[in-house]
Amino acid sequence: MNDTSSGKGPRSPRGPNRRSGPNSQNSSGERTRSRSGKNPRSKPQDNSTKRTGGKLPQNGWQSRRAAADILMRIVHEGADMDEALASSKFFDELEGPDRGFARAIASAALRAFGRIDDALETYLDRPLEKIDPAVLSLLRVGCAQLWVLKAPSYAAVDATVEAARQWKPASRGGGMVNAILRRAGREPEAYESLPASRIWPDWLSERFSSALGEETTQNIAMMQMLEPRIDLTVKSDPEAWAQKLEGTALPSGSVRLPTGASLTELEGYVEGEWWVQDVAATLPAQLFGDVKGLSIGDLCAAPGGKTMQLASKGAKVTAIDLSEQRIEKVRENLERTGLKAKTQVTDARHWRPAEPFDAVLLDAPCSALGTLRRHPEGAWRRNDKGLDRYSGLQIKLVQAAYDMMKSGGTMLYCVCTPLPAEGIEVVKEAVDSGKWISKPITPEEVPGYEHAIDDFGGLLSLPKFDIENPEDLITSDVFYMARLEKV
Ligand SMILES: C[S@@+](CC[C@H](N)C(=O)[O-])C[C@H]1O[C@@H](n2cnc3c(N)ncnc32)[C@H](O)[C@@H]1O
Repeated sequence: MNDTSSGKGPRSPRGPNRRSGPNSQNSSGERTRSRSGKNPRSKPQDNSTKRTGGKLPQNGWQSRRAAADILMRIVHEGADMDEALASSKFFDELEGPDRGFARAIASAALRAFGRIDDALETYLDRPLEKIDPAVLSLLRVGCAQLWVLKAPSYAAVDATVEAARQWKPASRGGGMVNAILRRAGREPEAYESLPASRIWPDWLSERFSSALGEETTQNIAMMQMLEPRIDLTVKSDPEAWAQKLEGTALPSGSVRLPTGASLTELEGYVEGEWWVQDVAATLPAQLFGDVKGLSIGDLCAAPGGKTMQLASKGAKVTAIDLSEQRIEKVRENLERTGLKAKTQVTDARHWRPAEPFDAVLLDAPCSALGTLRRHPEGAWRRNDKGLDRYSGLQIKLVQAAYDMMKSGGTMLYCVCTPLPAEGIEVVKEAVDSGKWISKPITPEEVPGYEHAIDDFGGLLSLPKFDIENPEDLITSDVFYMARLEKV
């Protein structure tokens, strides 16, 4: 479940929620972090160039203005992406690929937000908050094109400068946008020399690195900067569907779509032959093995991706969720796909089935830090303390799962966050209680994620970054999962 506990969008540049920061001073007046030169923690180049380089549409200034407007609504007005898209008249005026392009630019700017701002500051003689919001927004979308999407400099700069000239609130800043973006194109080191983790507020990168180590932190940040792909789970025959939809069949059976696909127009949507589900999110249900005829409680089920996976493999699923509104989504999804499952709106901590389940899938509510690449503004809306409230709830839900199932039954525990406090530590506590034993995940069960299995037999779905061809990376949301057996 997404946590957006602390309110509005990424603060405008130097808000209190931002960095303690690169440019801030400690009590003795020293800079707390150096911004110049190569940072020893920085990873080698990320591979975003290879994903999008040279393939961006050569659209005009209108899509840049729309991207800046969308970004401004998110950053300065606290809108989320959907609200910003719906309220931007400049976005509304765009058609076809221009709409996708404007959205992609705004999204890239948000995915690398803190790192772009830190690099931008090195070009400026005043703090970012002293710049007009519309001008600043254009600078951010200009830099996102150059540095994140690796757009050719001539296209990105000219069209963004033109957007400044055409957009009244930014028109006085045209000269500045021109000068800064030309410099950004010439001197990308200002961005590239910063560690990938500067995309986040300081407290968050510190939280990641103290829990996961520096290398894993940088890897997660690098993955956030890549444009998330759309994966489908198909009822059957992924190879055939990959061919039909001109996508790629991933080793674990998902179909990865080419970017820009319009989902509802694709073959098989109306017939309910597939649903959208990130590849990592498909692994927990697969780890039950053969589920035909088993009764399975899906404890935090909405919108129902895992329910549908289990139902399509012949399990008798009860989909349980606290939220009536969200369980309605499960029903809609079941209806479209023609799959069957019982639905139950209730608090899984207290509800118990009439007959114990053979197995339980617990996709517990969590800090959702593993899906930030899809909602990058969330990093700037959370706070450090807000993250600590989940493990207590997760432990209670594990206890509830125990009470709902037969001895010898399997529970799959998963969360979409890499934080050990919500993952492996919850699972270790369950095993230490003597009520569960671990059933380690084996490499054969998780093609593409063999490297991601930990010593305890759980799995953290991070890609392997040190492979020779980064195009082979299976990027995905970051899920932790473990399999336990009720004693
Ligand atoms: C991460 S989402 C689940 C995603 C889902 N399993 C899927 O694959 O589509 C977490 C869900 O947990 C539900 N939830 C939170 N607390 C709950 C509780 N105490 N009992 C039941 N559901 C709960 C939320 O309403 C939310 O829909």
